[in-house]
Amino acid sequence: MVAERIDGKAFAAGLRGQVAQEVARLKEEHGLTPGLAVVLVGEDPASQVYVRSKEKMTVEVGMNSYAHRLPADVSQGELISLVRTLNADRAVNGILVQFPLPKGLDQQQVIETISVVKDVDGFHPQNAGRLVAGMPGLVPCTPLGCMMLLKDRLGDLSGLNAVVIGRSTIVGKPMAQLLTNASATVTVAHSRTKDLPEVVRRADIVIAAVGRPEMVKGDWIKPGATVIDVGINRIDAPEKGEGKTRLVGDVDFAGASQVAGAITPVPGGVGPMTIACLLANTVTATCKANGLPVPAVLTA
Ligand SMILES: NC(=O)C1=CN([C@@H]2O[C@H](COP(=O)(O)OP(=O)(O)OC[C@H]3O[C@@H](n4cnc5c(N)ncnc54)[C@H](OP(=O)(O)O)[C@@H]3O)[C@@H](O)[C@H]2O)C=CC1
Ligand SMILES: Nc1nc(=O)c2c([nH]1)NC[C@@H]1CN(c3ccc(C(=O)N[C@@H](CCC(=O)O)C(=O)O)cc3)C=[N+]21
Repeated sequence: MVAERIDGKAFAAGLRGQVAQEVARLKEEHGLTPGLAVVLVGEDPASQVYVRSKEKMTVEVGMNSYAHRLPADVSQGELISLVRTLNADRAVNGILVQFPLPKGLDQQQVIETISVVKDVDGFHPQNAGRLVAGMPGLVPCTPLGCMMLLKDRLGDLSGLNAVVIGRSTIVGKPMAQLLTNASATVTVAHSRTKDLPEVVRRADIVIAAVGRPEMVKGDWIKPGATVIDVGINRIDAPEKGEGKTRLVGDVDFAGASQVAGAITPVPGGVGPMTIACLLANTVTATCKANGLPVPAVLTA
């Protein structure tokens, strides 16, 4: 069997189109233009690329983008005070502080300072709690994007066996929660899991969010399973020339493609969905802030 390639890049472009329609509607009917503030601390090259890409797409869908670049040696106090200023700014509906922060800065305090209703990353403990409690809130972008891809392919997920590899607060745990809320039977695996290949073999849905290049092998995959590869790993690619690198996921794509029913590639899979969902969450936050219903196409 050769797996269907799930085209996250194309799906994300479609979602951005729907976001653009909602933005146009908010403008026409309510005179509102959603605004997203992105804060980048320091000069990590990968983060700079992501942040530029976010800003460009924010403007493309018709929203306002507010960029704040701070030096790596900014104090915790100055960073927190910028977040408070953005919390109070009526033009700002969503706030994203790019992670990881340079050493010495407290990420958790930043997360807890961001206003719950502007927390478009969905990292605030109150949004995490809302997800667990089944209450409406802002859902982390990467798991939200994975969920949209899964529902598009599989429809109803109830009763399916799902394995989430990874238990981070930003990907693994919220992913497992969304799958549980959709009535899948969910196993969360991590670095202490015994016999991971055997656990993965039971899964109709595999979500790999580990950060280890091509760790999940083809012979771990149940024939016909749907595989969502969240991993973004830059590895050396001497075949492309000296000093060159390439991106790979947490799944051995070539091997898994022989067995799976469908699989997301890296790049072009989950990554573009994360950014599209960030824009969707900014529209969601704008609707909520103004007492308007949240369009169903922006949720999972
Ligand atoms: N596509 C996108 O938009 C995004 C991609 N990413 C990528 O997703 C990946 C995961 O990110 P993130 O969740 O932040 O990573 P973390 O490092 O926070 O979490 C990694 C998880 O993987 C588990 N793990 C580590 N080694 C193993 C192993 N050998 N077997 C089983 N489990 C293991 C860890 O277990 P334990 O808890 O026991 O330590 C941990 O729970 C990274 O590649 C990251 O770059 C992240 C965010 C967005
Ligand atoms: N506060 C915060 N929120 C985040 O959501 C957040 C963050 N910090 N820090 C870093 C991670 C990572 N992340 C990605 C987003 C898009 C791609 C993406 O678009 N990837 C492209 C490839 C990009 C390339 O070529 O380098 C793809 O997979 O096709 C990847 C990774 C968001 N993150």
